[in-house]
Amino acid sequence: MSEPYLSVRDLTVSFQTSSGVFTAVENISFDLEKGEILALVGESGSGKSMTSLSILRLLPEAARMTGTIRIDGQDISALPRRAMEDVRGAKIGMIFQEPMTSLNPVLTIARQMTEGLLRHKGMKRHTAFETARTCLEDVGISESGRVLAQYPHQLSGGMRQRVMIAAALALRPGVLIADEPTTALDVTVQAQVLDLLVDLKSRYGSGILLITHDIGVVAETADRVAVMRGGRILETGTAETVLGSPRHDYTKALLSSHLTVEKAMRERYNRIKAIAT
Ligand SMILES: Nc1ncnc2c1ncn2[C@@H]1O[C@H](COP(=O)(O)OP(=O)(O)OP(=O)(O)O)[C@@H](O)[C@H]1O
Repeated sequence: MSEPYLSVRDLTVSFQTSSGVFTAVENISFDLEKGEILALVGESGSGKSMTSLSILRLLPEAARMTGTIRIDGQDISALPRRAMEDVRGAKIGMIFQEPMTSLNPVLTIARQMTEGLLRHKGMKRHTAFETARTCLEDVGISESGRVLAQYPHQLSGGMRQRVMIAAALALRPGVLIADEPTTALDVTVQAQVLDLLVDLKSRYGSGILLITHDIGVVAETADRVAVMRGGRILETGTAETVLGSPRHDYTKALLSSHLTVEKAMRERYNRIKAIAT
């Protein structure tokens, strides 16, 4: 059997604090295949972001990481900084809660979207520009020409989020890490962005690691779920199994605190059924 696109084995992240060693992530393992959404769900402080930062090799200086992370057959756990810069962007894309943290305020959208294409894909400027335009259209931005000429602050929050997704996907990464991608958006835009992620997963074939505290978001999007608490993975399985018959009390509590999960699941399976028939 071929190896999964992303494989995380025995990942542990710890910090030396004044009161001793604090373990933020404890011995977790999971796989992500291309074309699937794996949701890491858990409350604040459960270790979700430290897990994604480990995969990106962007942990804070003070953190100590052990374990193995393999992407596309390559062990990246100890890659030198320069080599890792090539893996980031080309093989792992990332989108964050607040697009302004990853969009450069003084560059036009065209400049920031073409930069990665010029650097990682070796495209000519004109081809990179046309690719950026197509990607913007793929994320539902019809006035791509106008948006390419604009600066991030000239766009609405929802538009910025779409631009960030387009910029990440333009490089066709095997894995897209989406850390609370919709938390800062209002409910309507949130639903649109989630639908977009599900659609893009199929169209671009990237695997998506979705980091969220919101079990409703999981129900809307995930193929598989890993529930995190206190740095550990409590349970993992298909979305249907984990959300439909949770084994752990903590998962049950997460579910019961979210009244719309059942509705979201129902709507989602109705949509899948509608597509299948
Ligand atoms: N530099 C640091 N030094 C010590 N502890 C840290 C440091 N950075 C993070 N932590 C701790 O690591 C733990 C896991 O944090 P992490 O950000 O991964 O949680 P999270 O599940 O992503 O939560 P949130 O949704 O709030 O971001 C937390 O208890 C946090 O306080």
